[in-house]
Order: sequence, then C-alpha cells, then structure tokens
Amino acid sequence: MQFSFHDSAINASSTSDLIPALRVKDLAFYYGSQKAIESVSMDIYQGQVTAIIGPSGCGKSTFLKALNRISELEGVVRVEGQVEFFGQDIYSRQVNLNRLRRQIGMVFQKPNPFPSSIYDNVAYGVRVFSRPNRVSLDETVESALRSAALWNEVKDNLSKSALGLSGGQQQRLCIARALAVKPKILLMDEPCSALDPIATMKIEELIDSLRHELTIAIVTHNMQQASRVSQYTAFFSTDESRIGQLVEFGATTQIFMAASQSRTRDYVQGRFG
Ligand SMILES: Nc1ncnc2c1ncn2[C@@H]1O[C@H](COP(=O)(O)OP(=O)(O)OP(=O)(O)O)[C@@H](O)[C@H]1O
Repeated sequence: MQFSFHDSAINASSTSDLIPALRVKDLAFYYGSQKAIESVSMDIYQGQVTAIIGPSGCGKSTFLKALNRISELEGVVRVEGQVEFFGQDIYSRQVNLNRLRRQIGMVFQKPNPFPSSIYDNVAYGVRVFSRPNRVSLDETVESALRSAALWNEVKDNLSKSALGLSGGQQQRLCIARALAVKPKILLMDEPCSALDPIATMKIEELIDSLRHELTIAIVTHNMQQASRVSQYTAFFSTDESRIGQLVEFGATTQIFMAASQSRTRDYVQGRFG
C-alpha cells in the first residue's frame, strides 16, 4: 500500500522538542466491571495531529472519550492511571468538568448540529460559558466559522436552520461550534466516516490549518487519512482477552513505513483489520 505524508510529518520535530498537551500514564478504562483498555501510556503533543488507529473494538473511541471525561456520560465507568492536561490531573476531584470539556472539545462521527439556526449552533457554548454582548458574540461566531472554513458558504444564511446544511457542512459547523469556545485540544472521533470524498478532503485541509492553533487527536479507520493528516500515530489492538492496548506509538512516517511491531506493519498494510 502506498501512503502520502504531509511535509510536516516527514519533517516531524523530535519528541524532545515537543510539549505534551496530554500525558497519559498507564491508563485502564472499565465499562462497569468490563475492562476495555489497559496499560496505555503516551503523549499527545501540543500543536501536532495525533492519529489513533486500530481494528474495530480495540478501544480507540474509549481512549479518546477518556481524554475529556465525556465517557462518564455513558454510564458507570471507571479509570485507573492518569491523564495530565498540561501537567494537571484531569481525574482529580477538583476538576470542573464543564471547564475541562470546554478546553478539550470533541467532534463526533456523525455530525450532530442542534435543531436551531447556524448562528445559534456556533454561539451555544459561548452563551453557556459567558455573557457576551451582541457585537463580541457576532465576532466569535464569524471567527469560528472562518476557522472551520464554512463562513463563505453560510454568511448570508446565519439565521437558517443548521439541519438544512449538507453532511459535510454540518460537520464543519460542529467543528465551528467546538472552536467557538476556544479549546486547546480538539478530539475527533472518525469525523469523516459519514462524509463523501470531497467533504472529507475539506475536513482534512481544515485539520491541517487548525494544527497551528490547537492540538488535535483523531480516530480514523482510514489509513490514507491518518498518513495524510497526522504527524504522530498510535496503533491500538486487542489481546486474546479482547482488551484494547497501545501496541505502538511514534512518528507517523515511522509507523507507516518502518513500524517496529509486526502487528502494526500488518495492520497498516491492510493484512488484518
Ligand atoms: N458505552 C459502552 N458500554 C459498554 N461497553 C462499551 C461501551 N462503549 C464501548 N464499549 C466496549 O468497549 C470496547 C472498545 O470499544 P470502542 O468503541 O472504544 O472501540 P473502537 O476501537 O473505537 O471501535 P470501532 O472502531 O468499531 O468504533 C468494545 O468491546 C466495546 O464493546
């Protein structure tokens, strides 16, 4: 299989020059009594795109959702180990969950705009967290829509329903909604899986432009996409007991061209999945 890499991946900085935005230490995650992932230790570097790849059921989404504790909305869950966000333990009792999820935003597989106007979708989080005046809210909405590469397509229709947008536009709207509250990290869980190739290309371009403003972690089943958009890649898989583990983490070029583990090589070459 041939891969194309972004220039920034080929020239990836040495990890010693990078700052971990998130530092994961020996993380295990349980749904009830069922362990879904174990022994995961890795860094997500500031200003870089980290792809999370691996076969179905290996715990990619679980891992991603543990990074801003959104998994806790899914029922009785438990973690062991640590996740540090710029040095702060996100699982400590003092953590304000609303604040944490504002700083570590998330975009899901299926676009999920609210059944309201385009403007109100983007303004939603800003209104929850502050009391902006109209002028500053207008500026924030415009700036988020510009960052999400959607402004030119919607600027004359801001009061129209978000549900009238195409799937790709809805996903960029969800990205704008996440960006409007100025997160430091954006978690993306298969953001293109419901989109056509053109809409996918737009999101990939967007990911690259956003990397300069924030840190991104993206779960994807698409190996070509992982090689195109990321500088670092984490490969997860399951062991015989079906518990997800991190098999290998490294620069994307290394994972795709010279992985040290045979399981990683087989997976990226499409020999299992
Ligand atoms: N809300 C939940 N409650 C109980 N078990 C769950 C829940 N979500 C996921 N799991 C289980 O945790 C394991 C990991 O699932 P997860 O969705 O994280 O894997 P994944 O690698 O993202 O899979 P896929 O690529 O198919 O989306 C699976 O065994 C799954 O059945």
